[in-house]
Amino acid sequence: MKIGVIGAGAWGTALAQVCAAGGEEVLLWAFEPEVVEAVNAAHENSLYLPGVPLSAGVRATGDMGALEACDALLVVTPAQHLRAILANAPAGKPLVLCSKGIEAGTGMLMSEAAAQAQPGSPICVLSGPTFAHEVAKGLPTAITLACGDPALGQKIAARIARPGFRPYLSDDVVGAEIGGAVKNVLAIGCGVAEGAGLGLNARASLISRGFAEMGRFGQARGARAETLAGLSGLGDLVLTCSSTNSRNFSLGKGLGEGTPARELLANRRTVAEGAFTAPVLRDAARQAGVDMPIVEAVCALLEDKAPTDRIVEALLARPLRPE
Ligand SMILES: NC(=O)c1ccc[n+]([C@@H]2O[C@H](COP(=O)([O-])OP(=O)(O)OC[C@H]3O[C@@H](n4cnc5c(N)ncnc54)[C@H](O)[C@@H]3O)[C@@H](O)[C@H]2O)c1
Ligand SMILES: O=P(O)(O)OC[C@H](O)CO
Repeated sequence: MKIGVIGAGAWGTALAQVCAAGGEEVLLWAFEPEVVEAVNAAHENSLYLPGVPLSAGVRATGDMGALEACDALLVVTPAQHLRAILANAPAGKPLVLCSKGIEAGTGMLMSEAAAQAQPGSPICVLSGPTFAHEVAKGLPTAITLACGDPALGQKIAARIARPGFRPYLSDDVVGAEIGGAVKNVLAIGCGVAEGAGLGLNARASLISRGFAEMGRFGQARGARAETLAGLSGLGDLVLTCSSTNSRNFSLGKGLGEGTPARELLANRRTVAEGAFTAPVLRDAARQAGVDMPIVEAVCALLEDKAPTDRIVEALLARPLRPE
């Protein structure tokens, strides 16, 4: 199975490296011509994954038509660009969606946006606790591969599995997507707690009460509870909420230290998906009648509605309730 990867940020490049680890050829489509040039000339993506020598089998292209030669496509664009980029991809190929987010304007999950952009393509979702740099170095990683078609899921799992990269199969596509999208917003909240010096008790409370919010939203959208408790939900939530290696956590830390969101988000090259997903998630939750107070608080911080201490006070002053 020849793999193509659409999107040559840190994660797309790391996944291309995984898929080429056995000496196979992998075609990596990049948005920026300088990334195509760097990968092909120097075997390094110096813009998005510097310091990682890439296998000779990873070849970059800026030509979507070249992906026609691939049997399956990993889609690793920023979530808000997925629909537009996929619309230009070759039709009918199995798509493995690796982006984490909810689409602004439609409130759609990536699988729903992809199904509209490429109506004839079978869809899987690959999501879990996976910092790109660690995966690219071959450090042990487990991940959820969700697919409605078990035979296709098994074929793709067999193709991408490595000794240090272990996919677990699921048929809950929606559940795998919701975990990855919601955890980014909650990670911003945990970063705020870090930046504002609120302590580790606060972080643990945000993780577990945030997980309850993820569960309520997931239930409203048809996700299974055990998927949310797995790698793509709780696993990724714990990872992203614990380290400044996370772009979302780091963004929150900056907010907690008092830097306005517009300053933190201006001119950044890498993507902190939670900043885009937060308002879409809040609106979708309100519409579905799902209570998500931590997500609401993160939105208020991103929108600079009030200083951090006032937002934290309001979160803590909510009526007492059963767990
Ligand atoms: N980095 C990780 O560790 C990691 C792990 C798992 C999932 N993800 C997810 O993968 C997706 C891609 O993240 P990443 O970390 O690879 O990206 P990145 O932050 O490393 O790079 C930014 C990406 O955005 C692209 N881009 C910039 N402007 C664009 C435009 N106008 N149109 C289209 N593309 C544009 C760039 O080409 C590049 O691919 C995100 O949804 C992210 O949540 C990332
Ligand atoms: O750096 P972040 O916050 O986008 O997190 C990267 C991955 O999603 C972790 O699984």
